[in-house]
Amino acid sequence: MHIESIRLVGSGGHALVVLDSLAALGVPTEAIAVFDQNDARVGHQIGEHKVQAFDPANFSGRAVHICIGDNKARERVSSEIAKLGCNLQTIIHPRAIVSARAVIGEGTFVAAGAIVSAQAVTGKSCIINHASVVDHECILSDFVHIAPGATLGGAVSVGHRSLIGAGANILPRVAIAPDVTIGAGAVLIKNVTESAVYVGVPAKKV
Ligand SMILES: CC(=O)SCCNC(=O)CCNC(=O)[C@H](O)C(C)(C)COP(=O)(O)OP(=O)(O)OC[C@H]1O[C@@H](n2cnc3c(N)ncnc32)[C@H](O)[C@@H]1OP(=O)(O)O
Repeated sequence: MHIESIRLVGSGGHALVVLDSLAALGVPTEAIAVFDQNDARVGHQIGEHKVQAFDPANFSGRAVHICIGDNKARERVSSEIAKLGCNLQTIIHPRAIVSARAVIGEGTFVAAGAIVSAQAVTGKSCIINHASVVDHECILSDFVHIAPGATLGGAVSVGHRSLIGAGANILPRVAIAPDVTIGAGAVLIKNVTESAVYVGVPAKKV
């Protein structure tokens, strides 16, 4: 993957991970600029970058990646960015394993050690975090986050903005509604149709 230059929006912990991936991809520091809409973060240092104030005038036609872990916030910023005519840049760490027969949506981030298997499809601006597994034929909607170490069996579907917590396991063919949170370490064995939080083994609504 070749990235000529890129603007990142968001400067929290997830941005550190994205910067690490850009370094691993060989993107030079000077080709990267980091912005934040939160005034309290402007002027702070993140890695080798000083965080700049988000100014829409600077964004038109640029490659942009939204580095915000929270799914709702990432969706909100993403729709603002889209109106500015930016390209949402997909970033795949060189040590992620992505099947040639998987489809990765625009603006999605795939972290080191993640596996996206054959005929899996991710939506727009998803996060497939460290060492997670999105197995064959999974379908992720837009703004989904698969947290570190979570495993989705074959043909799982995950609705808009849902979070699969760290180390959770989703059994094959299970369907997850939009705006669901699956707690860290949960094992989800059947479909969930209600937007709610589910925890435990087997996972139950809380
Ligand atoms: C790189 C990164 O860091 S990516 C970030 C990835 N993030 C995650 O994986 C976080 C996932 N989030 C969780 O697991 C959270 O604990 C949630 C969303 C399930 C619940 O969070 P909250 O709504 O704040 O709930 P809260 O902490 O008040 O707990 C509510 C109850 O659920 C229990 N509970 C919370 N999380 C879990 C869990 N993962 N498994 C089992 N029980 C849990 C609590 O013990 C508590 O039980 P109680 O009422 O009997 O005391």
